[in-house]
Amino acid sequence: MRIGILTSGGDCPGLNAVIRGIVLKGTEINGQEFVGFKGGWRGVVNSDLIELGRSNVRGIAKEGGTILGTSRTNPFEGEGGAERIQQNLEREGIDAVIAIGGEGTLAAAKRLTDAGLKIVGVPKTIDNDLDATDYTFGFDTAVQIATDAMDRLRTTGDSHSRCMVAEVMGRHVGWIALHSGMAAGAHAILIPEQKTTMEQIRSWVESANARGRAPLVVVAEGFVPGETDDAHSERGLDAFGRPRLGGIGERLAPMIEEMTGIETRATTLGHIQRGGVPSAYDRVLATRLGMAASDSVLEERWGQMVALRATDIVNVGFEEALGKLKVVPQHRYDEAALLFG
Ligand SMILES: Nc1ncnc2c1ncn2[C@@H]1O[C@H](COP(=O)(O)OP(=O)(O)O)[C@@H](O)[C@H]1O
Ligand SMILES: O=P(O)(O)OC[C@H]1O[C@](O)(COP(=O)(O)O)[C@@H](O)[C@@H]1O
Ligand SMILES: [Mg+2]
Repeated sequence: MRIGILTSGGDCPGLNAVIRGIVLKGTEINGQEFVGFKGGWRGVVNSDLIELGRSNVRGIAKEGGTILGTSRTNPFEGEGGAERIQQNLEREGIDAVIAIGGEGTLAAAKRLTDAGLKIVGVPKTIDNDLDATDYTFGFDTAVQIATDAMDRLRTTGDSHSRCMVAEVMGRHVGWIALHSGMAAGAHAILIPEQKTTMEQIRSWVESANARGRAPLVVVAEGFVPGETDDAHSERGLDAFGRPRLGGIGERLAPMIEEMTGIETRATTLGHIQRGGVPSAYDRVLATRLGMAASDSVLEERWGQMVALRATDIVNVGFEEALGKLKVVPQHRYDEAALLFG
């Protein structure tokens, strides 16, 4: 069986480990052959392919990014659509597709599967916002990078007796903020799931400052300040028409400075959180998911994605996988909030 692999959506440390896991299990055990689509769905629509044999995946588990490239291409736009994609696959002799992506990629995969294409999914995102899997690879690495950055912000904050605001990614969920903030001992963690007033933020910052600490405020890019209705967006729309997030930290810093009188600086960590080598945890998770995806194709589990439940790799339908966002539950926030201020 000849299988096409694609990586789509934002890149994420561990994508290469998934590709390697699929190819090694597939070629060595399951009798499969592979090609890679270049640049996500764009490569599927344009039949832009590279051969993927054992030698192409040698040593890549530790490499960041994706050897296939990625994009936020919509496979139903332009020259795309289920019929055209099916014709491309037949012409190239490709029997099935493994789509590695987040909720957007998998939503597209579901529409294509509903139209009769043979696709299995592998969940990916640093945001950890997919409900049907306990963790996504990339999240652990992103949290570690953010935590390292916050440790550094704390030493310079201490030297200058400043309040430091660190903005992290996560779209409309606060997982990266919650975990990195807890690991770094933040005095306030602001996440989209929790309305928080400026008055509350002021009180946490002043209380830390009164104890002689340089306050560290961690804010998720999707945070909605208590007085407003939407996440802060000043960067236009992405390829799918969604507001690009980012910039809330820079907006909050002068407000905190004005309210408290404490000199305040903001740092936006941005794409640094997605770059570089994956952590050992992410390499292991990604490799296991990749190997399981090869098995899913063998078992003809079309319309399903592999997922982590506790320590096991399981299969879940796209429908269930796309049902809802995995948000930070109240008890996880409450537990972290005990340490604020
Ligand atoms: N409901 C959908 N139907 C079809 N295509 C979609 C859908 N949602 C997203 N996509 C396409 O998939 C691409 C990848 O999705 P995106 O959300 O950007 O990344 P991720 O897969 O990491 O969540 C988007 O740019 C968009 O073109
Ligand atoms: O790379 P871009 O297009 O600037 O997108 C930034 C977004 O991508 C992410 O890093 C990852 O999101 P996805 O997993 O949905 O691709 C978000 O945290 C962030 O909001
Ligand atoms: Mg997404």
